[in-house]
Amino acid sequence: MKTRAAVAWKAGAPLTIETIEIAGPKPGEVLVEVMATGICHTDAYTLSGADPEGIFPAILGHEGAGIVREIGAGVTSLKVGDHVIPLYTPECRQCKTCLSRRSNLCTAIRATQGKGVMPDGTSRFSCDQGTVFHYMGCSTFANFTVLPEIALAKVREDAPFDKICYIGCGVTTGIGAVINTAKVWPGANVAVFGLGGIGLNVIQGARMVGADKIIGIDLNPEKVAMAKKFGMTDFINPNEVGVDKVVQAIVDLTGGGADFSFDATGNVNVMRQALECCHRGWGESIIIGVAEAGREISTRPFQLVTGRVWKGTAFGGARGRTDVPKIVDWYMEGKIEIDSLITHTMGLDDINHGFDLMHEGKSIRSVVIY
Ligand SMILES: NC(=O)c1ccc[n+]([C@@H]2O[C@H](COP(=O)([O-])OP(=O)(O)OC[C@H]3O[C@@H](n4cnc5c(N)ncnc54)[C@H](O)[C@@H]3O)[C@@H](O)[C@H]2O)c1
Ligand SMILES: [Zn+2]
Ligand SMILES: [Zn+2]
Repeated sequence: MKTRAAVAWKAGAPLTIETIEIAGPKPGEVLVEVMATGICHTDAYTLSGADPEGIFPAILGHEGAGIVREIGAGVTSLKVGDHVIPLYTPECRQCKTCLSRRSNLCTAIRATQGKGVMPDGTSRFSCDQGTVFHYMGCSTFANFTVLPEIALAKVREDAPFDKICYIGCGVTTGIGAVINTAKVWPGANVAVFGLGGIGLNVIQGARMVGADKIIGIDLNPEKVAMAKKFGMTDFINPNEVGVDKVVQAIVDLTGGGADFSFDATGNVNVMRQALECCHRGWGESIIIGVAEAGREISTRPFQLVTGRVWKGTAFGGARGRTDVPKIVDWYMEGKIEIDSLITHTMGLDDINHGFDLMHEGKSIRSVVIY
């Protein structure tokens, strides 16, 4: 069959809207009609050419929500009509990592996903010019896409696609970093570096678990109002206090250092501040931001010798098929907020505008509605 899609032909070029061929699902696969998709920084990163693992031509997009339209042979956990959120971190429940229960980094389809193809080594997308590759195993910038069964979370049917698509990446990444990776405790003091789409979700996660002080750090004072609404109690602008005084400011505010800190900027110098503002003896710093290729983090080993802990998190440590439906429930029960984070919506034809808004810092999230 055919589908409309925004195709990334090469690095650095805008997406173009095309009608391309999509093959039906093979065994273990599912055809999904994508109803809505968010535009995330990771899409922009790959499109820019800075991602060493970027493959072109490809259909980007990894933050979607949709409906199952066809299932391949052997698919048992989903049926036609089910509402689903695609998972760039699948959950097979059988690989060493899934069985360990120690990490969400399922390895079942990692090798082929990284090459832009389905587990059998081929792509379901093609056009006159040849093969078009999948992206992060999701390719939600196509109206129809194919995913392995293990890369789909089944969610309740009364949840609106144009909001819950954001749970496919940003919401789960931020809230999951707090709950799954850091395990922030009630009464903890938390520092959040970067008040964008990820940082705001870290803040609402910290509020949800009952954190005491939630200190936001950002260069852009326009982020303050929204961050306060989500639970930020204190704000530090490095341009005002001085970049080299940020750590001390956090230590002063918290009476010794943050119990937990999060980097949601992707800047390796900020990551260092985030570690060093942690409380001696136990403070944990969680890296969420994705640094540019080739960048390295550094600190004095003494920082770790004296008990600070450096960690990272992918997809908020969430096991997608298990955790994503719960986060959708939290949204529907009003425990977390999504609506005000979706600052712009558009049709597929205007998807490049969504990228522009992100680069200009004007949007928190843009969502394409099919
Ligand atoms: N680990 C994961 O699973 C995962 C998933 C999605 C996104 N990410 C990454 O998370 C990061 C944040 O994403 P986002 O969508 O929130 O981005 P964003 O651009 O919306 O927000 C970044 C914020 O950081 C602020 N900032 C930039 N440099 C700063 C500095 N030096 N000091 C203080 N603040 C600074 C900006 O003003 C902005 O408000 C990105 O690197 C993204 O690639 C990681
Ligand atoms: Zn993302
Ligand atoms: Zn697995």
